[in-house]
Amino acid sequence: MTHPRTLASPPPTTLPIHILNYKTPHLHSSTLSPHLNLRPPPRLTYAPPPSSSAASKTMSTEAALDHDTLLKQKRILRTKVKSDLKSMDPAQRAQEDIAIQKIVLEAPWYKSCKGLCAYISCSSLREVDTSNLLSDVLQTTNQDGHSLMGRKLYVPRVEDKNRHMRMLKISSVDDLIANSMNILEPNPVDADGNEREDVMLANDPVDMFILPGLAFDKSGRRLGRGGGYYDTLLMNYQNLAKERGWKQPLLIALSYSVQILDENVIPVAPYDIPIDALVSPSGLILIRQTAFERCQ
Ligand SMILES: Nc1nc2c(c(=O)[nH]1)N(C=O)[C@@H](CNc1ccc(C(=O)N[C@@H](CCC(=O)O)C(=O)O)cc1)CN2
Ligand SMILES: Nc1ncnc2c1ncn2[C@@H]1O[C@H](COP(=O)(O)OP(=O)(O)OP(=O)(O)O)[C@@H](O)[C@H]1O
Repeated sequence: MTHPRTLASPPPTTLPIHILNYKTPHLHSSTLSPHLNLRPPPRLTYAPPPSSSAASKTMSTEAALDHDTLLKQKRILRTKVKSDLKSMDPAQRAQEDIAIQKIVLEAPWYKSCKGLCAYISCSSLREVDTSNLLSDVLQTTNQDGHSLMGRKLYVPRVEDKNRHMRMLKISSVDDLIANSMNILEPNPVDADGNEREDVMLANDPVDMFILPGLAFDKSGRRLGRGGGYYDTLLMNYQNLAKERGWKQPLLIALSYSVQILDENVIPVAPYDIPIDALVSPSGLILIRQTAFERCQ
């Protein structure tokens, strides 16, 4: 079911929800995209490496070559999507930023959420803007001046280049400072010298992750920026939730229209964590069962 509408029109108040059949992501892509000058990736047969640096030492030569091929395919696709994002009309981008955030802000699954992890968008990376969402989560009083129950917000902090990222709790955008990549991040300690809460050490679960990415498809595939930070953190958080008997967090990505690619174009490895739903300027796209159950 699709609900086409022009981007010039304001986002609808009744949000369109695209219902799709969830398909288990495959380990390889076998179709040629008409849009991309990419060769179909070969069948990949490797197991996930225990760590990227250890990959070539622990995998067979054939598996290591397959893994290298997959990483190369991802790099080619990233270059293509970055170029498409660069060519995007700024007015269109601004409109899509507003539409995407409005969809989230008005959604019951967002309004009822008590804790979430979200990215701090970086305009030079041409990521979907999250500033309105962050202001909303961090606001402590409503329009009538009544105090609101604080929702816990955790944001990323890269700890090292070995896929180690933490999600730390912030209570204000003033808690953020630009890192070497020019992305705003929290310091590990707050202004009072107290350690910020790490989502992995919190007593309560988060309801959702709002995810960035370079490209997505409607079967749940997500192409990140190549650091392996999110796949690693999501895997660890999913394991933690399982151990504690918590509901798994909803994994929701935000995407400009040009970032949604045909199915099977995005190469995926066994360690790539699929998303549950996708918010594009034209609506919420439900992908996995958990999103059908919690977002309708
Ligand atoms: N806003 C935001 N914060 C985030 C992420 C993200 O994707 N977006 N991350 C998600 O992991 C982590 C940081 N990872 C990053 C990985 C690469 C680049 C980056 O600037 N990449 C350049 C290419 C650099 C190169 O090829 O040498 C680029 O994408 O153009 C930035 C952040 C944590 N914080
Ligand atoms: N769970 C994991 N276990 C082992 N290695 C991993 C894992 N996740 C990612 N990696 C490694 O991290 C590197 C980057 O992976 P990849 O290109 O898939 O990142 P990405 O999905 O774009 O990044 P992100 O997860 O931050 O969005 C690769 O060398 C990959 O093998």
